[in-house]
Amino acid sequence: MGQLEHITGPQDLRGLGPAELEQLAREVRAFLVEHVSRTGGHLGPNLGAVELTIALHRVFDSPRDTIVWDTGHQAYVHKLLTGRADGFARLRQRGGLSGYPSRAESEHDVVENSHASTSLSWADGIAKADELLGHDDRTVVAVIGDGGLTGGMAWEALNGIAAADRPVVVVVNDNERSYAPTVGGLANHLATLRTTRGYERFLDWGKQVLGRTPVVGAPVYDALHGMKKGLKDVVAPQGLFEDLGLKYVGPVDGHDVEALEHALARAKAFRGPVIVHALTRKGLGYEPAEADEADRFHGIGAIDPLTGRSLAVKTTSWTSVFAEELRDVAEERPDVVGITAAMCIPVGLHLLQAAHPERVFDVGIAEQHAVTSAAGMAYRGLHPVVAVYATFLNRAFDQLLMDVALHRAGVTFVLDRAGVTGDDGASHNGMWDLSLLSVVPGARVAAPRDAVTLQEELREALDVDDAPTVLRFPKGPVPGALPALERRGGVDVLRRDGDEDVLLVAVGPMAGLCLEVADRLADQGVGATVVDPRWVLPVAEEVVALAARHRLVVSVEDGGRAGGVGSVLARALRDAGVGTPLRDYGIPQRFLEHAKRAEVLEEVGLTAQEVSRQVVEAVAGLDAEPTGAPLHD
Ligand SMILES: Cc1ncc(C[n+]2csc(CCOP(=O)(O)OP(=O)(O)O)c2C)c(N)n1
Ligand SMILES: CC(=O)[C@@H](O)[C@H](O)COP(=O)(O)O
Ligand SMILES: [Mg+2]
Repeated sequence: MGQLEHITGPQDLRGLGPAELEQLAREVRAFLVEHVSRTGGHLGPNLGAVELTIALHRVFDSPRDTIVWDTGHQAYVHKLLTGRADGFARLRQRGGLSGYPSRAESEHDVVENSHASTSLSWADGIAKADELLGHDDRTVVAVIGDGGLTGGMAWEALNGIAAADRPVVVVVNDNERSYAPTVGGLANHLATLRTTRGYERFLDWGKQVLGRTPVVGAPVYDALHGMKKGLKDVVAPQGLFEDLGLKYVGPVDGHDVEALEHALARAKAFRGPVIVHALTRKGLGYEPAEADEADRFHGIGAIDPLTGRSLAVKTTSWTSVFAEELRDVAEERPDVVGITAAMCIPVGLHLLQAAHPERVFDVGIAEQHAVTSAAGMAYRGLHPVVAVYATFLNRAFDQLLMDVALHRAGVTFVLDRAGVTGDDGASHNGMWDLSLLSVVPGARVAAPRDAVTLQEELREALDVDDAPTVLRFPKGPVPGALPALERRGGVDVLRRDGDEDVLLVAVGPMAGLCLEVADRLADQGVGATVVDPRWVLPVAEEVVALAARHRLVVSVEDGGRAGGVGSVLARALRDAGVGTPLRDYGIPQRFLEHAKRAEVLEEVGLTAQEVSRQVVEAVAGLDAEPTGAPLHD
């Protein structure tokens, strides 16, 4: 008889015996493979969190006890056990289940953003509030991966949690990987804790000889557990965590529900700060994921569930163009090095790493450190390329401003997933980088429109050694070549209709959209000039000069309107005394619900049809009011 179909919430887990729990775990794995192979998503991380999530929801009483998921990508099992199995048919799709926790979906969900290493701070804050509000019967649990634990915020929080006496349980889901194997001293320390063989052998003996037969019961087992603790102290070095003041429980087999429940129950009973170190395997139970050397099916698109083979149509991605060009440039530029925050392959540093492993540095999920260490490298004469997803640069803004820009350091940032990403929800859209970068003195930002301009602009960026340079491009396939008619003052003119009605200023990949808008305008008898500034910040003088010769300026960017290129262009026109009205199109200042990129772009009006409709209206307005009252604030 099926178990999963009867789980409507954590309460339904509590009456299950060992055999039923094993059956439930099997069904959950089968469910994950069946659904995520169709929708895409984080299959590997969730296959590794099956037993851990079952045990968590049996020991703790969510939502009275609070379970916070770090990064949130491994919360599918949590969603299944909290009554959302039906939603998985539309996982990560518009109107369907989010790929991350969502308060709108469930009272069991707390943290919705997908930015790593925040869960301990959430837990610390919740525990402080519980203490002040007299909720002394609750426990706060943070589930953080070994990768998430390499993030600086996690240690800021641990510093406080360890010194207080509040019931915070930190569960380290240690599968030894972020995407790739987790790096650094912390990973080595976790490995030390993991591989204290004597301790583990003792554990195995304890489990086999004593088992959990009723005869033995808790007291004897607890006495032996005390022995284990003693043994661990002998065979395992005093842990980093205990040195901080946290009780350490583990390492525990993260796929043994009973062992997990025992460890979690001890942690819960402790009523203080405690770490439970669970050993798990990413992708467990699905052979194609377990065999995936790259990242254990960390995040996949649709696949053939039988073989694990991707069903995606092979295309050339922006990332692959960058990866190849950087590798090629590096042959000519021995000063060029790459820095990644635990995402070497996803951000395209893997080809450089393969050619020159000593010139690519993985700092773990530590973007702030990545940026400031890059300033250090530039200080010594290297030219670092910090490759991150655009949304993750947010957390390293101060380092970019105060360590790179203030010191006029020649560091190049390559922001992948810039603009609307879609599936991963609000926190993954690369929609804030242009606004943030527009206030950084000296920063120069390029937005390539195709492969050729990416290659050119990357090389131009690497030639700047006294200021931060930035390239930004979206997720997905690179468009076909969009050649220029001419280049004036660094600005590429892509189309010129003669009569200069409308100047369309395209930011990066919006060039294709702007050319389509120009076609639609021409059908309405409106002439357009389409330009790609290439280096979009600061605004080029040529763009201001062109604006002065047109009746209307329209800027289109796949980035936030607030403070984006359009805003900066409007200010530049005002400062230059150019009265041409401007309409700026971009992403509105709100969080975007998860959906496909094209669906989100349509929803926010970033389509050729909508932009051209509005521009035709605006030009008609100009004809009606020759004074050309400003169309846009
Ligand atoms: C600040 C930040 N940087 C990068 C990422 C991209 N990212 C998502 S999951 C992940 C790896 C997380 O590793 P871990 O915490 O060990 O979880 P696991 O996937 O192994 O379960 C990374 C780097 C992110 N979500 N947040
Ligand atoms: C949580 C996580 O892994 C994110 O970094 C995201 O899933 C990346 O997705 P893509 O690499 O498919 O853009
Ligand atoms: Mg991990």
